[in-house]
Amino acid sequence: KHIKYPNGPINLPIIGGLYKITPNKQHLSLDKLYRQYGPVFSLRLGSIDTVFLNDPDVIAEAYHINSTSFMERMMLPTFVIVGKGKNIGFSNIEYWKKIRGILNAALTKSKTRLLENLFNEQFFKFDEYLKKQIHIRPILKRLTFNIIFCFLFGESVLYEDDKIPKDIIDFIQCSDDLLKYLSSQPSDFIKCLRPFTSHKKLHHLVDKMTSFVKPKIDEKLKNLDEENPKCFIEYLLIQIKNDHLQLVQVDALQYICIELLVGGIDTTSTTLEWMILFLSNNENLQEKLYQDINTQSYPFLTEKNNFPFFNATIRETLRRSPPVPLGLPHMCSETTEIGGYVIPKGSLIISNLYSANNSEKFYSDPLTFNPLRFIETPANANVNISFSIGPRVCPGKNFAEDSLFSIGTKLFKNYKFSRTTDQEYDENALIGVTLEPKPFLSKITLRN
Ligand code: HEM
Repeated sequence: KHIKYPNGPINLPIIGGLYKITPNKQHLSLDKLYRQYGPVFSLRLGSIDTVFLNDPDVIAEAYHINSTSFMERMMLPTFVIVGKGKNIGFSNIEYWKKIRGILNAALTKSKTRLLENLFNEQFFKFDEYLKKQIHIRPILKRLTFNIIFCFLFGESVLYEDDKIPKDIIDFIQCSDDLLKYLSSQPSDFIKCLRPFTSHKKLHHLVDKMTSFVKPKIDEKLKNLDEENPKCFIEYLLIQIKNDHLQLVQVDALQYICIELLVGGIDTTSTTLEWMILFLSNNENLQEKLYQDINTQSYPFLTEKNNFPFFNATIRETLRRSPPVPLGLPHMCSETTEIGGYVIPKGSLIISNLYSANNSEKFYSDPLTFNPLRFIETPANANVNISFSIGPRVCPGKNFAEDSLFSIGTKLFKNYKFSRTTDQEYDENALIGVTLEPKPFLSKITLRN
């Protein structure tokens, strides 16, 4: 059988096909190429042969059915600086399997009841402060920072500008800067630039962030009571210490803490921000949502399945604006056939989650925000690609979904969000830290 390498635009010397990709709108440039070249196309990013997977079924064929050939992370130079090969997102093979297993075991041991208390406690602190806001982005970031910080270390910080410690403000800023830095490094792809790129700023950011988390981990280690762990870091420390292979060392925890914070803050806060934007543009849907969740008490996590419209609204928000629109880069470790094309060993693989979620092939009228699609056509409910799929699926998926449910139900039960102008808010996204909306002001009215 004759199978061929995927088609794609012409590659130029040195930059390859990078000229086809507009900064801040990478997802739209790639969506255009998807429409031109189909679900599997190729483009050389600088010097690296890259294959883009754009439909949910080809992503599933690679990441799920052929997962052994596609589960490795492409280790770009900046990834090595951030993770030192010791964290989860930027490590491979045996080490990755072990640390991912340790993370999953520790996550399974964190009880839903305790998580619910954590989400509630954080929501009510945030709630006090929200009433005074019209710029919601910074406060949503503080909320999602606090949720993950409290989950990791069992402590949280205050919301008010004059009370929040400077090192926390700095950390949240470093987290933004780090993600922006990682998404804009030509030398990751154009190999001849590498000798001239020291990544001084990135080293500085990583040093600053580790010097924030390391003393906290050391303190947990010093006072560790193995019979009675009180926070996630203590669970992780116990798992690491009791692992007889000793593949993972305690010093890896500082890099893992950073990735859990960085990976969790903006993804979750932009999802809430998008939800506010879409529901401000669609007040009738916001009213329907309110009717769905306006029960006597706040909905509990164990009752999640009783709120189909709310769940559909979260799914639709993540579909329309997946926070990580191009996933994280994988590497093909064994030449494999996907979607009728041959993908050679060593290729960089990008899953274009944005196009997979916004294609007419899979969703009717895909650019319209319509949660009802997941209720009216249940077949759609099976394709949730925003957290990726296969062995590298986001390990924070359940945590993120639970926190979005717990926070979102309270937020929309207590408040009505309206536009401050007659004009609809712009639903087109930019790639900033994540796939984020252009900043907007929100009118927040207390419901009862
Ligand atoms: C709405 C929220 C979130 C979305 C949409 C999201 C999405 C993603 C995506 C698309 C990936 C790439 C998977 C791949 O390589 O194929 C990923 C990886 C990852 N995410 Fe999330 N994420 C979210 C929240 C979180 C949270 C809350 C945490 C941690 C507390 C987290 C931690 C991670 C980590 C550690 C990885 C790397 C996994 C690995 O390489 O094995 N994420 N996420």
